[in-house]
Amino acid sequence: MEELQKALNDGRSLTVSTLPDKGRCLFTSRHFSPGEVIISQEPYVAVPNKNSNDSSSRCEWCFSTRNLKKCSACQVVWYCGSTCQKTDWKLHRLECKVLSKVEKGRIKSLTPSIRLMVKLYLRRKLQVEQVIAMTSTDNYGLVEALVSHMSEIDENQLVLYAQMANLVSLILQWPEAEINIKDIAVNFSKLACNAHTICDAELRPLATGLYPVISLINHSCLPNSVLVFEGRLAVVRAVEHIPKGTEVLISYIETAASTMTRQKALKEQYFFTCTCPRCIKAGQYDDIKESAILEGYCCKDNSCSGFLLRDPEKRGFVCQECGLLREKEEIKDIEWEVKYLIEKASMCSSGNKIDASLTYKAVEKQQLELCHPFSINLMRTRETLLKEYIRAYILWLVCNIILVENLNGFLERLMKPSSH
Ligand SMILES: C[S@@+](CC[C@H](N)C(=O)[O-])C[C@H]1O[C@@H](n2cnc3c(N)ncnc32)[C@H](O)[C@@H]1O
Repeated sequence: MEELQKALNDGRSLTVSTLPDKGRCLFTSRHFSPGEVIISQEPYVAVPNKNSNDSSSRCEWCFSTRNLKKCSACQVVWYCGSTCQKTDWKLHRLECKVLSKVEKGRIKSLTPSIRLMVKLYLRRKLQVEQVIAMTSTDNYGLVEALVSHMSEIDENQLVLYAQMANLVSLILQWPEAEINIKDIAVNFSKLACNAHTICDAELRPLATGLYPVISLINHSCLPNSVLVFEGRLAVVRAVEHIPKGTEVLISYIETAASTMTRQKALKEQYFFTCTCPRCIKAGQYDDIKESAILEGYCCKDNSCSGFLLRDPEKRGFVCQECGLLREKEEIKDIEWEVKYLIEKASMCSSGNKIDASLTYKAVEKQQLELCHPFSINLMRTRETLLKEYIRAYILWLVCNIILVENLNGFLERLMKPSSH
């Protein structure tokens, strides 16, 4: 830790400290201007995501979906070209050997979490054997120091981690002296509260990575910094003027949510109760109003922009501006309709794009009747709709270009003087 302290202080003007209620944290040792990079780090390990909405494979190194070729030996990992393959070779050479031995029927169990854990142990091995260089900001000791919250995890989750740890051990086939199930299970628990989702510029999730130095940064719902990704590189930038001697804080969660929603998410995944300046206002008028706008309903009167609070007589919700009541049955009916339409739209998304757009438009219509005009759910629907429209427009544009090119070719042939 001393070496890390020195590296952060010399190179990055940061200090590692420990706070009684938060554990380890990063403090600035100079002023940072808005937009300035505070710290950046390459992942200790990273693995591309695979989820139901995004079934396409990704390059193991840069996470691109283009020009992919499967590793012919392991048949698991993809690369977009020889540059990425070569850069990843030291680690993949070892990974390839273990993945090649996985039975065909078991390949499906190689989820990103399992693969990330396998890579974590393989990279540790390569650093111990000095095949990959070890530095003060890139070593397994930093992974060992991460918080795990093992004592707070419920039994079902522990059983799941134990099963996953067994699978990792089975894949690696290392002697017990080198690896034990309990340590792997603890590492799964560490990944849950320390790993980061690597996103592209449009915040689409691409991969999961472990950045042990970035993981020193604590959370605030009113952060002074933001974590973004430039490819694999995690970059923390100041979002405001940060004076010397201030704790660097990022948000772990979506901040556009009510205090209750934020607190629930933080407790479930990170096991703490946030006491940031936004959270300590819980229960005060401003906080109640903000929550009712972000996640609540709109007034029955279209011309009124008031926010609604629960009626003390439990008949429904009352507008705080004009006093109109919206009965709970009416709200429930629209909520059911919205839920049904969202499920239908997400099913259409992978198939008929026009149906998906039309269904999202119907969701927006219902939400406009139900939600406050600044509601998060309404904004999300509009964002999805916008993406669908842009996709449809690009498709239309490409079709027209092809049409015009064909037409030009046809006209050229028509105008050419005949050789006879
Ligand atoms: C990614 S780690 C951050 C570094 C951590 N403090 C450490 O000692 O390694 C996330 C964990 O830090 C703690 N933490 C982060 N932000 C916090 C906050 N605002 N208040 C209390 N604990 C916090 C929680 O235990 C959380 O699970």
